[in-house]
Amino acid sequence: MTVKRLLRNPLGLVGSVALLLIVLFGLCSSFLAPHDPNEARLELTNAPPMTSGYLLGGDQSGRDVLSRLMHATLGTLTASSVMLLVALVLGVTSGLAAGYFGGRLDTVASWVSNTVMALPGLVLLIALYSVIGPSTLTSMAVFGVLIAPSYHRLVRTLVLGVRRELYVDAAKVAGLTDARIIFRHVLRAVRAPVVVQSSFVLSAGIAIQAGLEFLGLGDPTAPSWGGMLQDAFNNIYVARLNVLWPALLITATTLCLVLVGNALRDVLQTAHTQARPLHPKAVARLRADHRLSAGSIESEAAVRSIASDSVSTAASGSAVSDSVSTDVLLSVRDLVIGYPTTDARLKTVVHGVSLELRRGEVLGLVGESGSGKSQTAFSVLGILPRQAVVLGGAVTFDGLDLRDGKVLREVRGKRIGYVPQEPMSNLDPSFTVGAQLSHGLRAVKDISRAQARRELTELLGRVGIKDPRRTFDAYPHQISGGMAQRVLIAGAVAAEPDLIIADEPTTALDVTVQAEVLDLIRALQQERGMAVLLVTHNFGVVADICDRVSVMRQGAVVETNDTESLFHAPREAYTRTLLDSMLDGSVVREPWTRSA
Ligand SMILES: Nc1ncnc2c1ncn2[C@@H]1O[C@H](COP(=O)(O)OP(=O)(O)OP(=O)(O)O)[C@@H](O)[C@H]1O
Repeated sequence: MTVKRLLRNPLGLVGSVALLLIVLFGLCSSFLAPHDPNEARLELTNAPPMTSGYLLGGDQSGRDVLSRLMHATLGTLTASSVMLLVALVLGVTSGLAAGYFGGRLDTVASWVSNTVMALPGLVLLIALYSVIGPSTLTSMAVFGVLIAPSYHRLVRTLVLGVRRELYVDAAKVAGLTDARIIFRHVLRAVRAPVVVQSSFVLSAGIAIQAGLEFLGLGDPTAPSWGGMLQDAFNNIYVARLNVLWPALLITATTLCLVLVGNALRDVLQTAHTQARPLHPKAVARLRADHRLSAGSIESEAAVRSIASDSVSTAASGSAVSDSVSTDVLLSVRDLVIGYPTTDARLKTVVHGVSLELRRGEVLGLVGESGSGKSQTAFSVLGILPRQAVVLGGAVTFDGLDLRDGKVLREVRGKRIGYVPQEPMSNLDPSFTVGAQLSHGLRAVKDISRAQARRELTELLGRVGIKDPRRTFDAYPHQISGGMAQRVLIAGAVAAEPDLIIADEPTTALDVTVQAEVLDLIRALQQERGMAVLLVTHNFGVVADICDRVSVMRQGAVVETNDTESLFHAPREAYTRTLLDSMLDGSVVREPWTRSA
């Protein structure tokens, strides 16, 4: 797959094909080279190219240039591969171990790596010549040792990131040995950057090797690019062309490796992030294609046809009434969102979603994982990932068109607040809670620092924080997850917005704190008359605080109903199935028994 995508990249294709030809040129030397590379014939001395039987002529010692070039290519590639192998074995192994196990091992490995890195590589190789003698293979193996710290550092840093991933913890809990976790999970995460780095290291290795040979520090009995370059250089006034061939091969090989390295980086990066943001022209083309294939995306019929998949939708109440009532605060109509795939197509993940949220109302957006709840909420807030393409639809807030970036910036944070899912990762660890809240509030409200502090401390008390002053001056790591969520709720309501969008606000919290946070949202909503769009996959949360519910499935709304009717008499079979599966085993307060 990666190879396929590499070959689809024009630079990757050119680089790979040229590199393959160079490798074949070297590999075929033993049976395709027309002559013995060291056989000298007097009549061939400085013979020009195309001399009969000698395509590239002879050098100053009467040896066949083509045969020497072929053997030199094999020698160079072999020595560089040895260098790469040594660097990979030492650097990657030590980086994996240091990053994964940490502690004393990491300290020692880092110390050794830093010391090796501080050595002047080229000078050391020249000095070592007197000890190891004229062996290019040994010199390059030593160079491999010198370059290993670059792999060590890269891999260690990557492993430090991966080590904290939940799937690594899960593998540990599942009883996998450290060796299996490293080879199965950690190595997978680091291999792409290592492959990319290897192409650059190989390119540098070839240049260094040629440099050493040019200085006369290679094996004089074996043909080499650098050695051939030196010979030809000494003889440049007699046979100028002989400089060209090794120089061409050195340049072409290093250039191809850099091209392949760059292309690989693009390919692997794209694979990692699924797809990069599209060029505006490509977006326009995809929008046009989408319209053609889906008919008018404004039409209910089109929405239904996209979303159908055994679910009867709009007729059952998923669609918004056509008569837009005046107390509608937020209206999402026929929203279609897609993501570019790696083969430049578009995968739609939201298929014509329509919602209406009245002033002071709590609307739950519920559905299984991946049904498009967050994408819908993000499109209202204008925080969809960069790659996302909004293919159609309208989002209006109090009559204002939120597709207009200027309008969106004016209302976001001021009239629309946002409570995110992960409280801790949404607070910057380098600033105090108070600094972050004040910064947000003062960006939308023209008040002094002191006034902001007063208002926010009062608000922190209101959201149930016991010691608001201390919390105001605390750093995020000094407060608990539940407190952090309260802080974010305070931040969202501080500017007294008309609408709060809460994306799974209780998922990251433990059960008792969840109930408190839900009660807080409901209390604040009633106190301030705000509307709330609550994204959740939990019917318990819906039962607790929602007035109405929209159920989503596979990017489409399948049913919108008031909470009580949805629980007692869901219109759609899918809603019933979802209710059964989600209520099974979970404690849900019946909507009619919740505290107001
Ligand atoms: N950056 C992205 N690139 C490609 N596809 C994406 C991206 N972000 C989301 N999607 C896809 O969009 C679909 C809807 O995702 P969304 O996050 O809205 O689901 P959700 O209903 O909120 O699920 P969850 O409850 O698990 O968060 C999913 O299929 C997801 O794979």
